[in-house]
Amino acid sequence: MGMLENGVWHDVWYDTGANKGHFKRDASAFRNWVTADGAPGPSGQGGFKAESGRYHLYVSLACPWAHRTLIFRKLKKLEPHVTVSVVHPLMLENGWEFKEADGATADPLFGADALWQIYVKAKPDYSGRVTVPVLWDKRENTIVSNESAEIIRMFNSAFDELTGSRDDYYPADLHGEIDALNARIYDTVNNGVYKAGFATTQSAYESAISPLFDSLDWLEQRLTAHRFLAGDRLTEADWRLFTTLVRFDAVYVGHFKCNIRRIADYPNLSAYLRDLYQWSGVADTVNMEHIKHHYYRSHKTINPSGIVPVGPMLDFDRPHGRDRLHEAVEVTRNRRAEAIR
Ligand SMILES: N[C@@H](CCC(=O)N[C@@H](CS)C(=O)NCC(=O)O)C(=O)O
Repeated sequence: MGMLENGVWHDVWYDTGANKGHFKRDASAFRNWVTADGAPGPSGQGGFKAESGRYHLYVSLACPWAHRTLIFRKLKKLEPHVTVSVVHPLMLENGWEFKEADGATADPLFGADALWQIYVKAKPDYSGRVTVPVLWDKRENTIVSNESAEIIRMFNSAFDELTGSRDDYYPADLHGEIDALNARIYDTVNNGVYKAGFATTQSAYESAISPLFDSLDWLEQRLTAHRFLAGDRLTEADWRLFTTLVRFDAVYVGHFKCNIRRIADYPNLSAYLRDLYQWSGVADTVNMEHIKHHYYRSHKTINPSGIVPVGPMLDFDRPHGRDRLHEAVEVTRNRRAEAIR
């Protein structure tokens, strides 16, 4: 693991010493938007029009942030339009690397050995972390965005004319609710597991654990009456939570010490996780080998032996029974309608 300083790669771990043992995630640097007509998006420069074959996505199958973008590429029928390559699951002294081994791919665009070389192509004097996902523009030879939250928003709508997919995971009438869900879930769950796992003092670790489990308890409650987080519609907020939940029992419980409860101990959350996992096409985006090998073998400060645990035995294909909540909503609606008549 390392970072670039003025375009030069250095092998350094996170500097938690500067923050009393707390892990602080840096803001992503490339913040342009692909839009339907190439007009500028909410940040960055314009000129990135949605076109078939123009964009390339660099992902790790281990990474929960990159995983979001793969799910949206699948759900929004973007596979024929946006090409993808997969970095090797081990992230060691050269950071993310390209290798035709263990289910990873070579870099099809430049034959690069490591992802930092792609960052330097976009910005020769780049300083900062070299993260996945990266959305690359093959025409302008630059990085459009390395912020997963924004890449999924682009995928949600910018290419709709090309793909014909009108499924909307960020519908206008739910913006407020989705934004509020995302804010809490990002801070305490998606990033919360990292704050716990990368903490280097007891107090920094403990200060991440309580908000994380408070949020999981709150989510468990919320999923009693509704199939999805924002009610009976599946939204972006669900997919953002999913990529953390699917890694939780296999990695975050042990490796990141998030072990007060497992997702398996929450009846609603675990059934909800299976519901999302079984959603058409989604299981294809989940690679447990890459997930487990990446975390347990890349973070030598946390797991020096690099031994990958054999368990837990997970079965995300078991029936989830969550569709009955839809039926329950329908019954209530019909009853109300009858009462009014
Ligand atoms: N805010 C970014 C975070 C991406 C991120 O941190 N990715 C991790 C992998 S899970 C990474 O590439 N880390 C490398 C590093 O920090 O050096 C996003 O959501 O796109």
